[in-house]
Amino acid sequence: MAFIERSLVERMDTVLISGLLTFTGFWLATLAIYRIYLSPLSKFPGPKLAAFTSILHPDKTMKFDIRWDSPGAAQVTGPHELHRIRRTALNPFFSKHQVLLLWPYIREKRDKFCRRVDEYVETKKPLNLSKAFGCFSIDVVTEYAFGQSYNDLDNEHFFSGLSEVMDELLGRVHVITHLPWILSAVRALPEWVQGLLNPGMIVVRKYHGITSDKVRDIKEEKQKGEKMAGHKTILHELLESDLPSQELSVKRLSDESNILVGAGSDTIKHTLEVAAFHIVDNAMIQKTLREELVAAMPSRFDELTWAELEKLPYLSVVIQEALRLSYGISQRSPRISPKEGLQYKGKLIPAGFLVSMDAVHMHHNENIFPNSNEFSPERWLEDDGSGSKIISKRLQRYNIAFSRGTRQCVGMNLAYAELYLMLSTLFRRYEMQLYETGVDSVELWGDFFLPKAKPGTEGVRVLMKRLSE
Ligand code: HEM
Repeated sequence: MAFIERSLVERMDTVLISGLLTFTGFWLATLAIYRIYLSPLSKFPGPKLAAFTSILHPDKTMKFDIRWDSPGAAQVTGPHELHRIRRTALNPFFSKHQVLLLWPYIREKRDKFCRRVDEYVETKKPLNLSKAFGCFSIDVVTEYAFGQSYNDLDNEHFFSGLSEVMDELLGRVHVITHLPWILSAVRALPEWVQGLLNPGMIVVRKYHGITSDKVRDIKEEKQKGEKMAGHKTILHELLESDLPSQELSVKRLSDESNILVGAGSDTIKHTLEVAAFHIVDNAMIQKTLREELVAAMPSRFDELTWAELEKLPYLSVVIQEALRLSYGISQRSPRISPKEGLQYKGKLIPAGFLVSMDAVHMHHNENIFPNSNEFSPERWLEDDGSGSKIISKRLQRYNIAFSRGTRQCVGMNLAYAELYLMLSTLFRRYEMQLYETGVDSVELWGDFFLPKAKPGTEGVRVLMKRLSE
């Protein structure tokens, strides 16, 4: 009897599984036929596999991508009106004027960075510049957001827990982009289960806990009318804005702060490491930059204002070139085709479809940036007609490291301030030699939302010397 029951159950299992497989196969085949041959997008040129799915993207050379709308995409772009309200509240805190008010705090982090670097000058040990840049960027953005820095620059060997865990989590970003419900499902699980599935989640929760505490403190301080300690932060600015009350909950403000810290750290680190590697690797570029810096700051500890730094043409084009080869975000940035649709090469992209492109393909377009893999600051320089060199306005249109339009990077001014200050200081004060570092330490190997270098590379390592006066 037991034998008959078992064989019945086994047969039912087989029927169920084969039914499910047949249904899935039929559904996939119908979807493929519709998407490849019948849909409004089927007339657009490109690989058939890409027309069927954006998950298995077969052709990395595609410059333009029209995708099937998916909840994930909607989550990435966020509802437009809500984004506008949030962005309007954030904008004032990232104006040039506001960044200038906080310039002394950015300098303070730069000074700490130099004190730590001096330790490596003394010991003559190799310094991992990439990690040091990572700590600098996290300390600046946390100071900016919370008025209290994480002080990662104090960590021995420039270890940054947040940077490490973000790196690890980005390894799963493809799955979350295409199947975003997985993130919500994992978040709904008890914390200990999340920890078992991915220990990184525990570290992230720890950091999110610190953020929530900070938000609570600032909210309380404001409610009690207490005098603010330190400088005004983004959180103060948001609490004073006319955002609706649901936008000012501890949860919402903590989420906003976490986004800012995530967005304003690795991007800066990567741009700085790309710049540093190529400058040190190319004697001519280093010499030209150094000559400009020494002329502007004759003594090693001379300081220029941000406005003065921005007027240095060679430093400015070094930064443009570093932004070009660090890309900002390497993943395609999605935008939704508007109500009236979009015209592309005489064809209509219907309303509601996702249209996306990425900085990597734009920045390696050989018609715009010939020998695009080469780090060549000179490509950005053009004659202003009176014999002086200025940055090419034409080329700047194609630098989309900060993206464009209403979703353009909100932290662009802060980013420029950090890049100008750090690179001018580093190359005015120090002489560097690469230590067991090749271009693969900074070159794009894979797209993990942010550009990632080849696994196993350790970042830009250098031996440091102080420059004499
Ligand atoms: C070199 C440094 C940086 C680069 C290259 C960069 C690049 C970008 C890019 C490409 C976007 C995406 C825009 C899109 O969706 O198309 C973005 C968004 C954003 N960035 Fe940056 N970023 C940098 C630094 C910063 C800093 C320092 C902050 C501030 C703390 C910041 C905050 C943000 C925020 C909040 C967004 C979302 C904006 C929105 O959706 O309205 N970024 N950034």
